[in-house]
Amino acid sequence: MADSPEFGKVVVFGVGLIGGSFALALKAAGEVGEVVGFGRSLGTLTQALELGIIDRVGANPGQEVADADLVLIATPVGQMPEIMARIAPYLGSDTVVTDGGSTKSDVVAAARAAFGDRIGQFVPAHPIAGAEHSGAAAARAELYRERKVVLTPLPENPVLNVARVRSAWEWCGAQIFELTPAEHDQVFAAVSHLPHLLSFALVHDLAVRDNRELYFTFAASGFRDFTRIAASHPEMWRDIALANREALLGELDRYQAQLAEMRAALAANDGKRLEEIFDTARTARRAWAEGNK
Ligand SMILES: NC(=O)c1ccc[n+]([C@@H]2O[C@H](COP(=O)([O-])OP(=O)(O)OC[C@H]3O[C@@H](n4cnc5c(N)ncnc54)[C@H](O)[C@@H]3O)[C@@H](O)[C@H]2O)c1
Ligand SMILES: O=C(O)C(=O)C[C@]1(C(=O)O)C=C[C@@H](O)C=C1
Repeated sequence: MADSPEFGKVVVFGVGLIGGSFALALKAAGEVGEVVGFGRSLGTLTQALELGIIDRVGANPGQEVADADLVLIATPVGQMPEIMARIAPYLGSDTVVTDGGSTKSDVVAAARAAFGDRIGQFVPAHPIAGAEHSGAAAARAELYRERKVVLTPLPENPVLNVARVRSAWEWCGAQIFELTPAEHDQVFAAVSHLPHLLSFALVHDLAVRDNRELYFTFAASGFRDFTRIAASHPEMWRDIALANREALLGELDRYQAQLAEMRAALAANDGKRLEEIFDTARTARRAWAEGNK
């Protein structure tokens, strides 16, 4: 632990799973002097205060960001444009703003619109760690330990600002990677956003059947593994799906083509083709799991 914390004051908008875990991790590392939280409801913020996630509930966003070292926006991505617009006029000249949103092109566009010629103070980020649980009570200091964080730095970002955000996530125990916002959104459409859509779709289809109880009674571990993420926050996933609509539509089309091929093989009793597909998928899944324990 350093003698004095790297970040004197951190302001978090959205003290839920992602924002709360970030605050707890920086506190556990001894690298933050004070955490000030803003939220949508006083109840959540009071809970965050009681859990020791934040030290104070913020009253005036403009005032709080003026002397903050770091501002993290960790609300659903649909809420970010308004928060950015609200704080932009008051940012201190040394304040660095970052976010934890699951999509990046829309967040960067909102940041450009809000921060204008101070866009260099905004360093976009996405922690690749999470859960189907949400809210301050779900936050934990270890969430980011040995997990990846993707930064999508902007050409306007001074090296020092990127270094500060990188350092904050490193104190949380994460490994840092860099992509462009477009690369980021393409990749996460395929490996995160599409799987969530599929999981919601499967459970929704069962949930609206009249005899759903029969199905849910016998659903077991395969169902549990496939559908854990269908318990995730609906508002958050609505915002992600809409924000990354183009890439997600492309991935849905690919997936539908894959399903169509499998349907055709099934209809034709083509066990050989089905087994080939299962085998390729199994090999890839096992290799991935081996490298991602
Ligand atoms: N949950 C995950 O697995 C995960 C992983 C990586 C990134 N993310 C991203 O992190 C962000 C937060 O997700 P989360 O899982 O922490 O959600 P969460 O629901 O746990 O927390 C979000 C918090 O933001 C607050 N909030 C909503 N609107 C607000 C506003 N206008 N002003 C201030 N506070 C507001 C909510 O009250 C809530 O406390 C999202 O952008 C999400 O895409 C989530
Ligand atoms: O573990 C989960 O429940 C998650 O959904 C985490 C997960 C993902 O892996 O897709 C979800 C959204 C993110 O932006 C990053 C991580």
